[in-house]
Order: sequence, then structure tokens, then C-alpha cells
Amino acid sequence: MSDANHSTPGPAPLDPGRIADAARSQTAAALARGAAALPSSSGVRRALGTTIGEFHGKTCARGETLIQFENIHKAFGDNVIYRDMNLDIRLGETLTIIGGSGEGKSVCLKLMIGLLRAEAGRVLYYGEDVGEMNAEQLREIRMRVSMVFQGGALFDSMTIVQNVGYALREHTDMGDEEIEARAVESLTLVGLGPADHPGIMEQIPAALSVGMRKRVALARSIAQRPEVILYDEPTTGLDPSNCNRIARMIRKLQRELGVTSIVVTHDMTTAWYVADRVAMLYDKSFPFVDEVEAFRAIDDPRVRNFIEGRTG
Ligand SMILES: Nc1ncnc2c1ncn2[C@@H]1O[C@H](COP(=O)(O)OP(=O)(O)OP(=O)(O)O)[C@@H](O)[C@H]1O
Repeated sequence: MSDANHSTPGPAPLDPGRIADAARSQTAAALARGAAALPSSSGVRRALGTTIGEFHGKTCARGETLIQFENIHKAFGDNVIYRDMNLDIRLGETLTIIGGSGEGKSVCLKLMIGLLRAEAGRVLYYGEDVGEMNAEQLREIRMRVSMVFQGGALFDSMTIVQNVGYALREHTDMGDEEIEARAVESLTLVGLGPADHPGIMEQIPAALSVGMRKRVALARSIAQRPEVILYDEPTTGLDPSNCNRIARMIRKLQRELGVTSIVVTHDMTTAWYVADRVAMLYDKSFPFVDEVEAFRAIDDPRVRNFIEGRTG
């Protein structure tokens, strides 16, 4: 979706001098702190190489199932997307979802945050059914599970710094200065900090390249310090060098912020590079899920045809 004409009024203009000051201190701080910077509000604690997630008193350790699709059935009228689909996503991993066009990869991400609901089956987050959650609970889930949409979905009526701070302004009681600082820190993490790109904070998205806009969208997602990031085709429309840059960034965020990531992509180079595990959507479920090396060795013709780009 293009937001070029989006009329949502942005927050009050920010003082560029203050932003530059914040940038200088935050840039160094963000890079130095890395993973340890993750606040407890994200629901994830890291200590001595272990990660433990928490949600309403329930805990999940690194490698344990964080999100679970259980016997999902989803259809739009006669168009059946999922039939008895099962899939688990483990805390701290990057799972890549591959599959043919229009088969339901984006629908899977939307089911995860309750943007769509299944007709049967359950989507469990820390064992709690997302499909049963009320509006307030879903709002909480969407702060913890952040989606980077295919087109970026940035507001051209707002500056870059306002875009990045948008969810914090709308959904938290954080003050302006704290939001600015978080925006600067997030932009720095994706290589777009004002130290490297003077003036970028006050630009509007339309003034940036496609690759930079994708990185701003990523910064907006990480600004809310999510536990999980869902990427819908993060490299579509980018040249190979920008594809590599985004792929490296996904890895870096996993390493430095400890986030769990689900990456939907058509680009097999990105798929192999970012993933710990790969899940292939085929015939309305995920019959093939494995760690990267094991997945690459699967000799089933359905998998081989897909990953080698053959039809039929
Ligand atoms: N809200 C909706 N209403 C009706 N049909 C929908 C809706 N959302 C998705 N669909 C249909 O569900 C199917 C799967 O769509 P989805 O966007 O998940 O595919 P995809 O695998 O992500 O495709 P692509 O790789 O091309 O992005 C498509 O046939 C699409 O038209």
C-alpha cells in the first residue's frame, strides 16, 4: 500500500538541534549496548547467552516453541488457503517461509498477529490463543510482534523520525524526548543514524531510495523493541547489494537484540542467508520444515523444483 496521500497528522515538529545532540550520544550508546539494551518491556530477558521470554507470567526459553499454529483451517470463501496446517516458531530463531506466489505466506503472518482469524485451529503465543484475544490483548501482541510490511507502509505526511516513533507515540506513554532518542537509536541500528546521514531525520519517506525506505520501516519496527519481527518480502524490489544489506541487518538484529524473526521471501539467497530453519508452504500446509543444511539436502522433487526454480 502506498501512503503517499495519507493524511494522518504527524506529531509536533522536532527540534533538529536536540535530535543531533541525542544522535551523537545515542549512536555510541546503541552500538555499545547492543543486546543488553533490550528493555524488559519487550518481555525478553537476556543473561549470559540465554534468552528467556515472559508473557503474563508464562516463560519460554531460547529454542522452545514461542508461537504455534495448531490444525489451522483458513479460507476466503471457496479459496482454501490452509487445511490442517501446523507450524511452530521457536524463541530466538529466524524462520524463513518460502512457497509459491499467492499460496498464503502473508496470510500466515497476519494470522500470527490476529489481523486475520482462522475458521478452525489455534494460533498460540506463549500457549495463549491469539484468535480468542480481545482488542486490548491484540494491541499488546502487536507491540511485541511487529510486522514489517511489504511496501514499508510509511507515512509521507510525516518525517522519518516521526514515522519511526509513530507506534510509541500512539501506543505507549513515553515522552517526546524518550521517543526521539529511541527513534535515533533504531535508525542507527539499521545504518541510518543522523551521524552517518545528516538531515535524514527531517526528510519525508518519498525523498529516500527504496532500500532506505525499507530500512526506515525496519527501524520503525524495532523502535517498539519487539520480541518477534515478521518480515513480509523484505528484499522485493531491491538490487543485489541492497538485498544483501537487508539480509545482513536481519541477522544483526537477531544477534544484537535477540529477536525471533519470521521472514517471508521469494529470494532464495536471502532465505538461506538469514534462516536457522526453513518452512516451505505447499498444498495448504507446511510439509517441509527443517534447519537450513538439512532443508537444502531434501531430495523430494517438490522441494528441489522450488528451490532450484523449476516449474512442475
Ligand atoms: N483479506 C483477504 N480477502 C480475500 N482473499 C484474500 C485476503 N487476503 C489474502 N487473500 C487471498 O489469499 C491468498 C494468499 O494470499 P497471500 O497474500 O497470503 O499470498 P502470498 O503467498 O503471500 O503471495 P505473494 O508471494 O504473491 O505475496 C491469495 O489468493 C489472496 O488473494
